[in-house]
Amino acid sequence: MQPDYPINTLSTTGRQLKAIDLWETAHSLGFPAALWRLPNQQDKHLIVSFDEVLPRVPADLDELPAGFLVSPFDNLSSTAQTNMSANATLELSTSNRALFLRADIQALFSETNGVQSGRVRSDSLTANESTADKFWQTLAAQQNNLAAAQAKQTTVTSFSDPDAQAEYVRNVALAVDAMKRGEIRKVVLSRTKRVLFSDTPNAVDLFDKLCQKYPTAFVSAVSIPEKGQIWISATPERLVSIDANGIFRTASLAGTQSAFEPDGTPKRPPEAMWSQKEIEEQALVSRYIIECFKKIRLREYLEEGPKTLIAGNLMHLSTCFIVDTQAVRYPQLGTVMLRLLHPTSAVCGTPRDVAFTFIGQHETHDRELYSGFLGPVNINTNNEGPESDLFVHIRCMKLEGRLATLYAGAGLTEDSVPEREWQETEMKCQTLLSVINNV
Ligand SMILES: C=C(O[C@H]1C=CC=C(C(=O)O)[C@@H]1O)C(=O)O
Repeated sequence: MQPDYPINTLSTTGRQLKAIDLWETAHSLGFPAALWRLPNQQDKHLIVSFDEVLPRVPADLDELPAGFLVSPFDNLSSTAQTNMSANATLELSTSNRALFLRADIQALFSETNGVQSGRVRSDSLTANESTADKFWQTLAAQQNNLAAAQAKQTTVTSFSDPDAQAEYVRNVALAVDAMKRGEIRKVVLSRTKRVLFSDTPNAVDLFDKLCQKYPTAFVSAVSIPEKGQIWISATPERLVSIDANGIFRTASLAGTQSAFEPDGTPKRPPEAMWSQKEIEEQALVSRYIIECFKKIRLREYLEEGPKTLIAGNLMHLSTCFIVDTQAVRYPQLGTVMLRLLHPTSAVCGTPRDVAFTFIGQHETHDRELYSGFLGPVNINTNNEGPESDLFVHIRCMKLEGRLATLYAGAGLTEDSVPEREWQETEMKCQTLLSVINNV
């Protein structure tokens, strides 16, 4: 890895280099890029990969170099052997379905007291140097035009889909029947909503607006040119994190209500009232996580919660699970838990495989990257050691030119009321729609 350069030394126009410059240059060359901001942080990160077709890899945090991982929902690992002690390796079948954006160019944008700064590096060890040269030359040639791309104004129109609500409600009723018959405990059914922009929207602008509006979310924009897609999200749900000190974190998130009273005043989280159905729905996610710990005989975890958590326009119940991987001598815990956890009961259901089949039989859309997982892997921001932060890919949309497809699901139990579950998915769509409608 070359040394870091301050971003202003790379500007050819006197204007400071911005995330949009790197993003648009990557786009024009057909290179994938990922832009993200971690929860409760200011720094924005961007990487560009020089792989026009992304490698499909197993989600192995111990093997992958620095980069950004994006997994589809349909990426199940089956357990070949589960009764292992905490310091033995668990054998899971590996599936090569996650897309990996290697950090050929890596940039960090910070802001302190309104002053923008940052640094950029390109990885000459892994990247083809002539490709890197081409990238910087293209950037220099384009920089003057990029300010114009940033200032684009767009309006949006919703597609009317008159059958969507009836179809969703019917499927929820079928799920409730299956749960009453005892075939499933919980299943998460999702739906889509499509909107059309008057002009191709600026993904970096949308990303910046989401960062501003949702400071506690993991906000990201991922451009995948081979699919002609950009995925944008502001997710509240952490799947697996390993920090520089080897601290592992995961969380169970479920149960949904508006964060506002009907008159528009914000609710106070400690005073939120949760129904029996929502408490059970979230407890099932926690139990699922604990079952995963049991499979590897890990008992030394800290459990905090459930607590009410604000996620933009919504509130959820959340429980955090923390493990010191050095103290328990389990350095591969992140990789092992990632494979065991996905897809959690927050996006699939219980029992997992029965719920997965039910989803495949009843949802008419392909979830693709919605309800998969995504995030930075082995990124060493301040030379403190590599960190990985993977989140469940919810509150997201897929952008294909001017068309945006939003995805939202609701966790169902036998006490679900179909119309209410539909309303819940409408509220979840609002997380992104409220920003889209104001670009
Ligand atoms: C599946 C989604 O949310 C999950 C996370 C939190 C609360 C949920 C719920 O209350 O149903 C879902 O399990 C989604 O936003 O599409």
